[in-house]
Amino acid sequence: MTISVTRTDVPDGQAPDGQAPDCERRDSRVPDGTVQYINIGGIELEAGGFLPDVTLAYETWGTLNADGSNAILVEHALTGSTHVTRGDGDEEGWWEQLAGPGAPADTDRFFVVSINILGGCYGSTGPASTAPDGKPWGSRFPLVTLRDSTDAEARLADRLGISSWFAVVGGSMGGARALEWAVSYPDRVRRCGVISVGASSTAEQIAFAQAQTLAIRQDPNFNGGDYYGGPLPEAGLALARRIAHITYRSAHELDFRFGRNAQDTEAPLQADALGDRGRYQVESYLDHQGNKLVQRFDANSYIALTEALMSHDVCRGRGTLKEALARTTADFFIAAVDSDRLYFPSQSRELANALPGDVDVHVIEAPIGHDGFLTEIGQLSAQLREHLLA
Ligand SMILES: CC(=O)SCCNC(=O)CCNC(=O)[C@H](O)C(C)(C)COP(=O)(O)OP(=O)(O)OC[C@H]1O[C@@H](n2cnc3c(N)ncnc32)[C@H](O)[C@@H]1OP(=O)(O)O
Ligand SMILES: N[C@@H](CCO)C(=O)O
Repeated sequence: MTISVTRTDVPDGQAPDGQAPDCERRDSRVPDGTVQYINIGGIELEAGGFLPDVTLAYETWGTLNADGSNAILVEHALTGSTHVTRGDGDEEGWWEQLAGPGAPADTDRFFVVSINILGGCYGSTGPASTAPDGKPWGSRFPLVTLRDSTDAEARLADRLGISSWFAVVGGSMGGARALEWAVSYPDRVRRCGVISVGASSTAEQIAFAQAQTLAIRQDPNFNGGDYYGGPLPEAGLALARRIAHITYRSAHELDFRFGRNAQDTEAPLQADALGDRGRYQVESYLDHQGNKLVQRFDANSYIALTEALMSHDVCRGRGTLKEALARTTADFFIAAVDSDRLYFPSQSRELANALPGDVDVHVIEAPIGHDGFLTEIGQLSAQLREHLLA
């Protein structure tokens, strides 16, 4: 799926394809896995400022029951979209085996919802969206925190008729959003799945994130964030993705997969007359990852969401971790990838230990690192089926 960076240019409160944006309940005629849009009004932001006429994009699968009690919210990670799984015959989603008939999030039983995060570029209001003056928000897009996102999502839930989620679940930034939901809205989350993320972003996670945002900001095409209609800061975004992707994979995997091998016939140790040299395989791999993201993601959104993730701290304004988590009433499922070097399993254990009750950390065994929460979906599905969605 290729996403244009101008895709979020949704006229305020209107769906780009003419669908009614403010339906009160899911229209049963809308096929599963179709992007829908809802205008939730303006939002006062945690860090100050006001975002008017916010649109949230979402997809649903299954049917909401009469009392609205069978809904599961699946929260996507940093560059994810609403497309968790395929709908009626369309393309694969990013957690394909998680939801569907007979899947852990069984759509014969549950109503599954996925919402594009505030600030994103998969249909929700973000930096590429049109501001009230008719121009893209660009550099004027305010800092949105994960709490702002969950507040916005709570309004969407109201509009869909969901007063309390059967479960909220996500990995990485999706897990941070799920946790924030359980802490901000304890009476609206009955079960909570927090995968591959801790209770707050650590100094190291913030440091990796800063390097990524600076890579974009220092691209000559960035223009302070007002690049729409001109050349895009693709080199900066691709560099940001390279930095991020290294943190998403383990040293062991990179070494095992690529070693010191040359890419195809390219010879890294030989320069030609122009001084160019060939690439190591791992360089080519990172070039590919960077260039691929550029085809589907907006650089300003990347900064907005990275900074939202930097803001992740369930303790902010709520005392100690134990005090903050004492507000929750949900049953928790916590999981971590054993080889994750970005969100260490120890951070998941710290979270589990601070939660009320006796909470285990489920281990996802994967040699590749953080991205294991996306690639080891079979393993994760079995754990979710048994421990969160039974
Ligand atoms: C389209 C959407 O809607 S995306 C939105 C939802 N997506 C998400 O939420 C998650 C984003 N996705 C990801 O982070 C990743 O795709 C993951 C983690 C799921 C992929 O993990 P893996 O399956 O392990 O893929 P891996 O890291 O091995 O990358 C494979 C790619 O590298 C390429 N590659 C491998 N070796 C090399 C090399 N030496 N040189 C160049 N490219 C290489 C492969 O050809 C493949 O390319 P493709 O993805 O274009 O087919
Ligand atoms: N690779 C994933 C994981 C980030 O945590 C993404 O791009 O969203």
